[in-house]
Amino acid sequence: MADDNSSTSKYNIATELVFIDSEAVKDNYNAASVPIYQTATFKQREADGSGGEYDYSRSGNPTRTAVEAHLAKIMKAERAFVVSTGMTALDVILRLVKTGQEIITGDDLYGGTNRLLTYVSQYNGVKVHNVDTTDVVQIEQRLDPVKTRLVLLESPTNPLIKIADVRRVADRVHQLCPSALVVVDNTMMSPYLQNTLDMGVDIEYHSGTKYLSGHHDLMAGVIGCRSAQVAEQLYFVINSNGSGLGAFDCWLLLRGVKTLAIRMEKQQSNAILIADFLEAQGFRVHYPGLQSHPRYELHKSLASGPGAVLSFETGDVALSERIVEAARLWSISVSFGCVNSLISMPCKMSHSSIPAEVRKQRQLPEDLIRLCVGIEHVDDLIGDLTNALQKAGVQVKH
Ligand SMILES: Cc1ncc(COP(=O)(O)O)c(C=O)c1O
Ligand SMILES: N[C@@H](CCSC[C@H](N)C(=O)O)C(=O)O
Repeated sequence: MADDNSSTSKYNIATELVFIDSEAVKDNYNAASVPIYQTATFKQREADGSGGEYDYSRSGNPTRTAVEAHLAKIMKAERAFVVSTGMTALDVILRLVKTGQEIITGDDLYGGTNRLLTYVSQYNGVKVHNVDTTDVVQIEQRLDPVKTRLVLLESPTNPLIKIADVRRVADRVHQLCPSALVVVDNTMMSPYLQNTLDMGVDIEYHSGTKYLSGHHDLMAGVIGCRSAQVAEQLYFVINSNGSGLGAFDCWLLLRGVKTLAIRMEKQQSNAILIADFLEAQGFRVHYPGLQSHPRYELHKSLASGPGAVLSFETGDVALSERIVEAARLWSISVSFGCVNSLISMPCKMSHSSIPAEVRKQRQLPEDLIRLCVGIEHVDDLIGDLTNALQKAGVQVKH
């Protein structure tokens, strides 16, 4: 794809997150907080269809325009869109794939992503190849200059926190398969820690339900793209299927995005200490902030930090269950990116829609515990984990 991404950022990202460009929404009263345009339709002056910028909220809404313009700036995208959920974002992107075309993706993926890809392969005649995306050669082997339409990566992956060489994958795919689009689900890093459009990726998307909003009080999906042409195609789908985010959720998302930097910094600094604590207990910990992570250096070259999601193996499913259920501060919940800390067992929760035999074949450990670290005081988080481990029967090393 042509490199037509034009960066408009002038400040550090922490500043850009808070600074809302008032040019994006022409508000008559100069409101300091972008107004919520809670309206389905817009009155027109003329009957000939030549009217204003907005006619109907499915097609466009000023509150949505404001958050989309802000996110395009943050993601360094030619254009950004906000839709009803992260899965909707993927669904909109998948409309670019026609019957007979192919998708290459990972063998460690969020369960809902795997479910939607399975659906398109079963009902839409699209072939989906699941490979180890940490190995560029495996991707190259599946590339077909005629058939491959999308190469879809998570990095880090959910839940095994595997790292793909995003830059190299984008380079090789564009060299070998110029009509294919490289798509990255960047939910786990957020645009604060990782910018994949800058690495040559064509489309970056997020579950805005997670870090971008940060409080688990809304669901949203965010799509950013580098090319105006791809953006037009995506807009066509969003307008056609009515998946654009409602005004109130747009407002909540814009409100949440402003604090992304301080939330992520705190969540990440807590996560680093918690990963160290768990590793010191002898668990196998998956976290790119640990030097033991096989892609520690690569991740450092791609992102400005390791983030705040980690997973660890105990070696025993029943022990993992006891640990999870004994935690008090860590609530047993799916999702991540919220200011509160969460604990879960992916195989029984977020990834349970992946059939057991597929989980086994892809070596997803059934005993895996995933931690999504929040902004609480780290001593309390480690204290609560210590209690949970002890209650579950683990000898905690001090
Ligand atoms: C990595 C990742 N991508 C996408 C999604 C889908 O987002 P949503 O729940 O907002 O549809 C999730 C979780 O749900 C996720 O963990
Ligand atoms: N029941 C839901 C599970 C959502 S998991 C949410 C999140 N992505 C996570 O990884 O925790 C479903 O079936 O999708």
